[in-house]
Amino acid sequence: MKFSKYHALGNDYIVIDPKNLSGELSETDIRAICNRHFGVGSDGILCGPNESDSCDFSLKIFNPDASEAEKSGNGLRIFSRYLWDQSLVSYDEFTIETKGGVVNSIVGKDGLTVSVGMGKVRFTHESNLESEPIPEIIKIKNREFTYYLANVGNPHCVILLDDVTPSLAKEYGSIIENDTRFLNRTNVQFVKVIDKSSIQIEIWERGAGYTLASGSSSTAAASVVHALGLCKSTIDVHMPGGVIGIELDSAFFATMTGAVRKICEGEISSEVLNLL
Ligand SMILES: N[C@@H](CCC[C@H](N)C(=O)O)C(=O)O
Repeated sequence: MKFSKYHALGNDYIVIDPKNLSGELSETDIRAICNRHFGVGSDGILCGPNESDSCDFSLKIFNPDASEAEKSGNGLRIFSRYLWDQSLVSYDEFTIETKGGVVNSIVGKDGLTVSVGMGKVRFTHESNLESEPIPEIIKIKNREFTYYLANVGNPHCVILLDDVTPSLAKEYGSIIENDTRFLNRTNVQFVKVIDKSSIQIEIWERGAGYTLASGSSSTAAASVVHALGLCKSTIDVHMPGGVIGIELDSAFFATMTGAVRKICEGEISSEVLNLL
């Protein structure tokens, strides 16, 4: 099975073109391919391009636990770069259909930078409701966190703190992800406001765990801090893997811009698919 691997600030994805598959990817295949010891290793699989009635392309996004994600900001930027590498797009804007809505994408700077219009950010987990960000409390072990819901197509739980560390995300992320109040689980961001135009985040991704960067997480976190009046509408989001720029319009339509790099391409051995 042919694959290409890319990363966006250390958030790595394997792209598999369905034309190279004899059928659907099974859950076992997805887990095995993403496994960092027994497979190629990645934060997820992008299965596309698929045909779309409404857009130029459509894309399926899988987490390493084999769940399907509605959207992935970095995944969409990587997939856009893949389309550009395959000469399926040029420097003109194009559209991609996902389970979490339509995105507009534009590749720049020789494929090294990609911008994606992520759509409208909402402050609930129901993607069709309008709401201001509402503070809620969650108690875990010895700690109480105030969180805000956001939906970028996929669900997010944004927690503002004075200080954020990888160990905080690793200690509390999974418990919050799987709390029963989040019906479809949740991605989690621990956010520190640095100044009016920059924030720092640590991320726990639904179905993937601790990651070095996340585009939809950056979008959710930037939207919450802007809606609360803590930051302006143009925000640099600092993550362990690097910086993503988020721009929000007055209706909370978000545009995300950042780097994408190709790692390699190759063939996944059938032995990998039979291992796990
Ligand atoms: N890394 C992604 C988010 C991928 C999907 C997420 N794990 C989910 O299940 O919603 C990004 O860059 O947005």
